[in-house]
Amino acid sequence: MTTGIRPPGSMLKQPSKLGGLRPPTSLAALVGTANGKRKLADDGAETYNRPLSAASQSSQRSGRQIKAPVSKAPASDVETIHAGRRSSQGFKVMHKQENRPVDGSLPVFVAGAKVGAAGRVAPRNEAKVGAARRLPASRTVVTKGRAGMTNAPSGAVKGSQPPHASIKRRRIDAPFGSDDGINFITTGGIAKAALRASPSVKGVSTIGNEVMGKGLGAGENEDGSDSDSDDGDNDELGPPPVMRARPDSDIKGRLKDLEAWSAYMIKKHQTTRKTKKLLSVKLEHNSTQVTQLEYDKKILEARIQEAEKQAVTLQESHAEHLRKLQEEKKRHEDEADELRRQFSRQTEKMEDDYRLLKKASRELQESLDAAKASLRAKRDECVRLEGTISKQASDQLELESNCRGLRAKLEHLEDVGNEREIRIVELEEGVTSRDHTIDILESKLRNEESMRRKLHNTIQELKGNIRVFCRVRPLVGEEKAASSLLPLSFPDCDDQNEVELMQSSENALGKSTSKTFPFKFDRVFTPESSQNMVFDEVSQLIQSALDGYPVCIFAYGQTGSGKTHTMQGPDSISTSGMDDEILGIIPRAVKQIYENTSKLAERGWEYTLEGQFLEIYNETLQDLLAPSARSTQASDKQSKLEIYQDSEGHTRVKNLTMVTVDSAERVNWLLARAADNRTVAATNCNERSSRSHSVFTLFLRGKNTLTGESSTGVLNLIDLAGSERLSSSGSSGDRLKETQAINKSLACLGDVIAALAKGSRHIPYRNSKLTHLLQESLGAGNSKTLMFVCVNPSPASTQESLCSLQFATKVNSCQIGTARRQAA
Ligand SMILES: Nc1ncnc2c1ncn2[C@@H]1O[C@H](COP(=O)(O)OP(=O)(O)OP(=O)(O)O)[C@@H](O)[C@H]1O
Repeated sequence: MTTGIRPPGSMLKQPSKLGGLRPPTSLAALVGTANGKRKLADDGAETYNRPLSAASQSSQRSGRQIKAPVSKAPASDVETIHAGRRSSQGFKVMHKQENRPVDGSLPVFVAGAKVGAAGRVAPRNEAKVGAARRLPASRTVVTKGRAGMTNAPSGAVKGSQPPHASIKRRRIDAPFGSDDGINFITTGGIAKAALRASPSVKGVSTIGNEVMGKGLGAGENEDGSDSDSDDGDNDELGPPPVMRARPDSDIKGRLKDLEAWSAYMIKKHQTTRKTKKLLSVKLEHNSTQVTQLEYDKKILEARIQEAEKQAVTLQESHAEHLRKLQEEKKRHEDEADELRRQFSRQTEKMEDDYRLLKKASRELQESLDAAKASLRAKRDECVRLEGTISKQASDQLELESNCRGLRAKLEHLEDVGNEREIRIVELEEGVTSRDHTIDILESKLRNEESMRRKLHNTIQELKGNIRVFCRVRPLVGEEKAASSLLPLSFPDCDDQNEVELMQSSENALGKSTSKTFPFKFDRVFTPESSQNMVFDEVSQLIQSALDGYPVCIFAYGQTGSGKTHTMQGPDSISTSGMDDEILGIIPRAVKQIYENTSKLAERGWEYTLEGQFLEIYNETLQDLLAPSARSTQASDKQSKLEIYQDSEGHTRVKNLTMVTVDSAERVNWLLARAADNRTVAATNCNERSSRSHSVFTLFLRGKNTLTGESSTGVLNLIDLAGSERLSSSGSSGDRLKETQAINKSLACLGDVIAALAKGSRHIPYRNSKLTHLLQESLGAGNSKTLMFVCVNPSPASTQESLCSLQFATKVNSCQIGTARRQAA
């Protein structure tokens, strides 16, 4: 009573007001904070005389002050008391948190407790002193669970234990005069009730709305004033002294009254001063609480912001999920459509299948019927076959005996086979030996090929390096009718190398005389001689060109004597589609060369053929293979054609078109182009072909990959211009000029051959373009030359034929030295 605080017993003055021990059904109910959600407990240990935070809240509303005696609890006194049944099972503390001090100076320990359904006790009691580091160094006892546990003061709450309660109790001095010196701070009206049930407990303070608000007992005013306390004060003050009406004379009595009144007022004044002090403390506490609340507010605002952010994130996530859901929905719809379509397709298919199956079933049934019939037939057949089998069994026995015989034969044959295998091995060895022999023979063949070349060349040399063939063409066209008696005759001899020309003339007396001129050449071809026969004699020279010798074949004779026919073939030089029988020397030579190069390839020879074609007209060179003689460019180029000797001493023509001749067809193309170019020239100059020399040159370069030999042969095939005598031609003007040029070049040819025959030191090659060009082919001892002297058999040409034959005889008398093979 000295503290002015109503003794704990006064809080329990109306226990019936609590309405029994109502168990809280939630943590909020149990905690009883200002907002009804948090349970606050002031450790209150350091300065125990300060008001408890929750109690302050409560008292703020109720205007009631909780006055605790000043006491310091030692730090070591902190302990946990498990409330609950005596079996020590209590209520599980679900959460605890450290809170800011509500009174601004003391840390507050907040403990929570949870229970299940009303009246149901959690299986395990647990209490922890959270944030103990912030607890003051005082002895604090935190109790959880039901009040009236073993540590509670004796007699407390026995028989009326609340299902749960949190109680802090402190060992204090005993200003309250408690039995055990422990002051209990309870949360929740239940504890309060429990304590009320234990009248020996003193110094109880209750915290929480439910207790402090709803659980206020009678005499606790809503404005916080404690009518009980006032009553207690009034009890201490006692009733005001009664001022009795006294007579003025009763001075003593009146003085006594005044003294009593004065004592009463003094006492009241002291009480008022104490009340004022408590209010100051409360004010201080409230300001601290406001700070705490602002702090809480900031935290809450931060949480709200965080929550808003989370809300935004959640909205975005929600939108994303919504979009995905829509996509998923669409996909599912599509899938559903597709499934529907598939279903309908499958349904149709199944219907079709069903129809087919039905049909098949019918067919199967029919087949089954047929099979049954067949089976019956087969059964009959089986019966028949069984008879056959029994017969065949006997046959089998016979066959087996035959088989044994055959086996014996087979064994015999195997023996024969083995012998043959041995023979095969022997034969294979023989083949290997023969392969070896073949290699040797091929080597020999190659050697013999070289030998053949030498021998061939020797034969050609023996035949003469310059030879003359005479070819008399048949009468053609009108000649046949006009001529009855031919001036030419061919003596019957085996060598077929003689021809006689009979020239008839009248003497001065008018008497007809005839003179016969016999001529002998290397070979004479009669009008009946075919192109084949001619080429047979020429082909050996073509082989010499392939063997690497310079060969020159030219046709000499008057115009129309058959030079072109001999060299190329019929009038048209184009040989495409031409009968092979009438082909001349040039296409046949090329063909033979290709055939022989193919054969020689087996012996390691590889050949490259290149050709050129030119004409010499009025001592001017013309390229017959130029792209087109019609073009000005071609003409310009032809004007630059010049004969020169290259570094190896070979005679070449500058700017002359050189064409690779890689097939016989290419030669045909080449001859056709030359004919075309020649025809163009003929439009400008009548009978151009007769008035110019055409020279086809084929270069044959060979290399033997096996022996390393190489060769370079040159084949010149020349169709000379007509050799009419100037006197007989009766030419004048351009024609005279042409004739003079032709005669000059032919005369030069004769001079060269004569000089070669004589063995002159100077050979006049450069006297004409023709001899200059053929220098290599007419070289002393380095060429094989063949001249065809072509003769027109008509009597009108007798004189020209005689001149031609006489010229050819001169050539034939020449003996050019031994030809040398050109080896690269
Ligand atoms: N051996 C032959 N058999 C059949 N006809 C031939 C024979 N030789 C030449 N002729 C024919 O004689 C005619 C003249 O022949 P070719 O044109 O070859 O003479 P040429 O000497 O070349 O004349 P040119 O000097 O004018 O060129 C041609 O119609 C040709 O077909």
